[in-house]
Amino acid sequence: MCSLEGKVCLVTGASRGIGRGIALQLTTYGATCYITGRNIENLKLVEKEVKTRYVSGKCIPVECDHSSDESVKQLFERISAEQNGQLDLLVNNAYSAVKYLMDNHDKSFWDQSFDSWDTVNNVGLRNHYQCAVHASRMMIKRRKGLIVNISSVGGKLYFQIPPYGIGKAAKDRMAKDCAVDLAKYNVAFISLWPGPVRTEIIGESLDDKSLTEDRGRALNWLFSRAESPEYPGKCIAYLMSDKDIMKRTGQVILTTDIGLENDFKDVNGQDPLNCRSLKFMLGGMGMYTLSDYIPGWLRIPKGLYMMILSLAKARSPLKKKSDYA
Ligand SMILES: NC(=O)c1ccc[n+]([C@@H]2O[C@H](COP(=O)([O-])OP(=O)(O)OC[C@H]3O[C@@H](n4cnc5c(N)ncnc54)[C@H](O)[C@@H]3O)[C@@H](O)[C@H]2O)c1
Repeated sequence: MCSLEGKVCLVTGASRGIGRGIALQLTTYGATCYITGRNIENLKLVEKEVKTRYVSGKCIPVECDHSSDESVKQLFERISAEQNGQLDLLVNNAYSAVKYLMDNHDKSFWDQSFDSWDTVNNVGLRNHYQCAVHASRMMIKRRKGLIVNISSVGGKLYFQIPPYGIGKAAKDRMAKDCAVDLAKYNVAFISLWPGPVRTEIIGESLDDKSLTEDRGRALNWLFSRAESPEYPGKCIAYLMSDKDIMKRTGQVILTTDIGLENDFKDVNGQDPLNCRSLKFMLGGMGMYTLSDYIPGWLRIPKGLYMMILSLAKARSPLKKKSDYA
């Protein structure tokens, strides 16, 4: 069991989804957690939820639009002033494109507005770099800290639309390269890949009656053994408590691998399906029946998994075969 008592954390984009789940877990482990979003009322609901759980940590809601450089600068100035320069964890999570991706997944990139790049990668990538710069300036002074980018398998594999994968690959590479500069200051930078996570928006999409049969089946399969939004938060709490975290800096880490290493379950008592499992990979390729017969514990070693992803043909589990040449 880890404890985050006395730790100061910042989770961006925490009014719903994975960011909210991470904040709920970090405070459960005792952290003081700054949470951001554009709507202070929604953030206050998260703060209220934390209070009703009677945990030792607390949330501090801060209205911040992560597409505004000035708003982001003020956020870090406030944390620095209130916490005497202490920031132990930054989670780069704010993301403004989930709905856009759901609505435009079936269009080729040239048929979408050029703005799609900014919709996906302004808050979802540029802002991550900007927050990393601000956080690093605080962390290197104290010679400790952890920065986590919330990324996904989309960093290696075609998923949704090209700007999505480009953004995720860049977030993975950001962790790898920034980790080099940060290493001598004992500050770690990691790219975390949750598996499918059943957030509020995903829940609504699964209920969408206009989904084609193929896409509905693919989505329902993907999210049938999904993580809860709090599971990535548990993983980050364990990463924070890892005394050897600098050995992992710069790496891509799968949430379910941290669960396996530390032998913990999701908040609903279940084990989410590991993306390295044969079961997951077959299902992801649309081989649902075969996947049903394979036990979930049969997993491919991580190195081989990454190699397979790099070599895999550009096929998204959410697109139809006829979408390709
Ligand atoms: N949901 C999944 O299955 C899944 C799986 C793997 C990785 N991810 C990644 O996790 C991250 C979060 O995804 P999610 O599913 O929780 O998304 P979400 O849309 O549910 O939540 C995104 C959060 O960012 C906030 N936000 C958006 N624009 C903002 C802005 N301009 N300023 C401040 N806050 C802003 C939203 O208010 C919300 O709190 C994304 O990078 C996503 O790709 C998601």
